[in-house]
Amino acid sequence: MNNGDIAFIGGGNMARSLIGGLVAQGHAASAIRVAEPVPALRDALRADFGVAVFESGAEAVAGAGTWVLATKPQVLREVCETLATQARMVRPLVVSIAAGITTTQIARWLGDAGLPVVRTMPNTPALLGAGATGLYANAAVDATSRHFAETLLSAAGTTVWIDDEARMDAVTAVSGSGPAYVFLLAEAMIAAGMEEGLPAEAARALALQTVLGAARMLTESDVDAAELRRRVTSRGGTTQAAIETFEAGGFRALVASAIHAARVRGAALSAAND
Ligand SMILES: NC(=O)C1=CN([C@@H]2O[C@H](COP(=O)(O)OP(=O)(O)OC[C@H]3O[C@@H](n4cnc5c(N)ncnc54)[C@H](O)[C@@H]3O)[C@@H](O)[C@H]2O)C=CC1
Ligand SMILES: O=C(O)[C@@H]1CCC=N1
Repeated sequence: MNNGDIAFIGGGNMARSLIGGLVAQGHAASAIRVAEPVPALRDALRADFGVAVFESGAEAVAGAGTWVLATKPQVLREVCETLATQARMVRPLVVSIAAGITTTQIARWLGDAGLPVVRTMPNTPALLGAGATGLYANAAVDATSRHFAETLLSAAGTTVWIDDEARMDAVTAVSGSGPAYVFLLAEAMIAAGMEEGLPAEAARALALQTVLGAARMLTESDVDAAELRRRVTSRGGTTQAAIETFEAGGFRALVASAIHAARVRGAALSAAND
């Protein structure tokens, strides 16, 4: 990798997932610098991954050619404004993982509208190298930096470039938040299995392996989701009874409404924190 050290601003859940992916891929831990105000999180990052940890962003970015903004959107403006003097001197490649916040906002808050900013939206399976990340590069990002950002996020799993930044909120709604939808389904299947009389451990083991097996079938075969569903659904059988219940309850419309709400919330985060 080029661009020298990588500084993460914020060492919370998502940064941990990305750092875990980078280190697992063989990226030098000594070249990863993390700013995190919570001492216990700093200690855990140092102990688990061997990365350099700092209390403040100003210390972490010193000497780093790539800055990964990994705080909550609500504090990002303040974080950027604190680093603006260093940003104007260093002109780093800025990579943001914050939901909603635009590349224009980030460059403006860092005091240089011409800064190269790659807005990304990863997800937590990054911790296992099984993440999905959407990326958008502003016009100041050159081919080398674009490639570097892609390499950085590839350590977390698959990457998809998005040409129109307005669509990044839809990426957030589908894949950024998406693992939570699958976890919710798993929770509901386990609870329902127990209500139908299964012991808790059996309900859990059966539901979790079903999610894993179905995900592998979706990704490892050329058959699409609808056809895979049809192949489980015997005419007049048990699956048909369940699917008809889902459809009658408005399952598809509910999923569409939930994803729409997440997309709208992403855009609102941008406006509310400007
Ligand atoms: N959790 C997820 O599944 C995903 C989160 N994201 C985005 O990642 C970002 C972080 O989210 P999480 O990791 O879930 O939150 P988190 O709360 O676990 O991590 C944020 C970290 O930033 C630290 N922090 C606060 N102020 C700081 C400052 N001034 N300097 C340095 N660090 C500071 C906090 O102590 C905290 O540990 C958000 O912008 C979110 O939109 C993106 C994709 C998925
Ligand atoms: O819930 C959130 O706002 C963040 C962004 C995507 C996943 N978690």
